[in-house]
Order: sequence, then C-alpha cells, then structure tokens
Amino acid sequence: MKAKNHIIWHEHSISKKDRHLKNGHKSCVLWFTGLSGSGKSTLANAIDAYLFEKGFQSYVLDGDNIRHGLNKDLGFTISDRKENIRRIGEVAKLFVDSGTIVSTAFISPFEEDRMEVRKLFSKDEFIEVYVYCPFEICVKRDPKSLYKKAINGEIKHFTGLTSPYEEPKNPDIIIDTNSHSLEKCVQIIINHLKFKKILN
Ligand SMILES: Nc1ncnc2c1ncn2[C@@H]1O[C@H](COP(=O)(O)OS(=O)(=O)O)[C@@H](OP(=O)(O)O)[C@H]1O
Ligand SMILES: Nc1ncnc2c1ncn2[C@@H]1O[C@H](COP(=O)(O)OP(=O)(O)O)[C@@H](O)[C@H]1O
Repeated sequence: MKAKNHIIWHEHSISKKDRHLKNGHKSCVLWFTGLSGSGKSTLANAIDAYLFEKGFQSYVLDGDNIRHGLNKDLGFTISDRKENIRRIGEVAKLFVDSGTIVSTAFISPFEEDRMEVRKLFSKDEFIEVYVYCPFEICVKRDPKSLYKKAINGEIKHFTGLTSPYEEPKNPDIIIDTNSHSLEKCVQIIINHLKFKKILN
C-alpha cells in the first residue's frame, strides 16, 4: 500500500495481467515523436486501424485533439510543452494499465520530458518511435499549412523554426517516413511488437 499526504493507494481487484490474459496480448505505449508533418498522426492511426481490425485493444492519443480538451489550458512555451507531455505520460500509463496498446502522437520535442515519461513504465512497455523526416520535407508536406503561417510570423514558438526539437538519443525504433511507404512503416512497427512479444 502506498500512502501520500493521507491519500491511500487502492490496489485494483482486476490486475493488468488479468486484462492481458482476457485480451490475448500485452499492453504498451508506442510513443511517436517527431517534427510537425513528420507522420506521427498518420502512423499512429494506421497502427490503430491495423490492431483494431485484428481484434486487439488499442487507442490513439493525438496532440491536436488532446489540446482541444484535457490540455486546452496549455500553449507552446517550453514549460507548457513539458506539462503537456507529463500529463500525456500519466494518461498513457492509465491506458497501459487498462490493457490497451496506446499510440501517442505528440511532437514531444525534449529528451528530458520523454525520459521522464519512460520512467513511468516497465522496460518493454514504453516504445519510443522516432518518426524521422527531414525538416525541408516536413515544410514541403505542410499538411495543415502551419509551416507557411509560422514562416510568415503568424505562429510563435514553432517547432523546428523558432522552438527546438531534440532528436531522441536512444529510440527503440527509427522510422524514416521520407524513404518508406506508410505500409512499410506500419509493418516495421508491427514486427517490433511481435519481436517484443506484445503481440503473438
Ligand atoms: N507553435 C507550435 N509548434 C508546434 N506545433 C504547433 C504549434 N502551434 C500549433 N501546433 C499544432 O499543435 C500540434 C503539436 O502539439 P503537441 O501537443 O504534439 O506539441 S508538444 O508535444 O507539446 O510540443 C501540431 O501537430 P502536428 O503537426 O501533428 O505535430 C500542430 O498541429
Ligand atoms: N510513410 C509515411 N508515413 C506517414 N506519413 C506519410 C508518409 N509518407 C507521406 N506521409 C504524409 O505526411 C503527412 C504527415 O502528416 P501528419 O501525420 O499529420 O504528421 P504529424 O502528425 O507528425 O504532424 C501526411 O500528409 C501523410 O500522408
């Protein structure tokens, strides 16, 4: 039993292991990180669709969507991004406890913040996926016309332009979305889940 300032931790009657047995697979977080336009949302949703069709329990947490609700009080200063990632780490942990394979699509630009999230999980539960795409290609893709606005000075603190992106030092997977098709990227990630025995 863990206690903190008169708040007592309750053990759940159904454990994570019980949920894994029921689902027929383990749970984990696929933590996609990369520049805006690198392909995080596209990949996270493609993985989710693949897993859903196979009958696995999965879900996507996406930066744009979470910033409409849970994190609508946060902007893009360094401290707001840090708090954004801290909260998402905790939410992802709840999803993993519920037996879900959760894919998160957040720029998560700072190594320190990603490392803090990693610490919430056991070794094989946190899979950091660096969605690599050269900056110039992201600017060219510009799926939401945000780079155009940022270059015109309409958006402050824009990642890669006026706010830094720290490349992961030791990611579990690197996916080059400029060199590989979406199908190939999905296959690389699914193979990793099988190799790590998250999926059978
Ligand atoms: N200033 C600035 N910098 C970067 N991105 C911006 C900014 N303003 C708005 N957006 C849009 O918000 C999405 C990034 O939100 P995240 O929660 O993933 O960012 S972070 O992890 O806290 O850095 C990001 O989504 P993606 O393009 O999918 O990465 C943008 O659509
Ligand atoms: N291999 C690939 N994987 C993912 N996205 C790709 C790939 N090749 C091209 N794209 C395109 O790149 C863009 C990525 O946008 P998005 O998924 O919104 O990125 P992010 O969530 O990182 O901002 C989409 O228009 C997508 O169709």
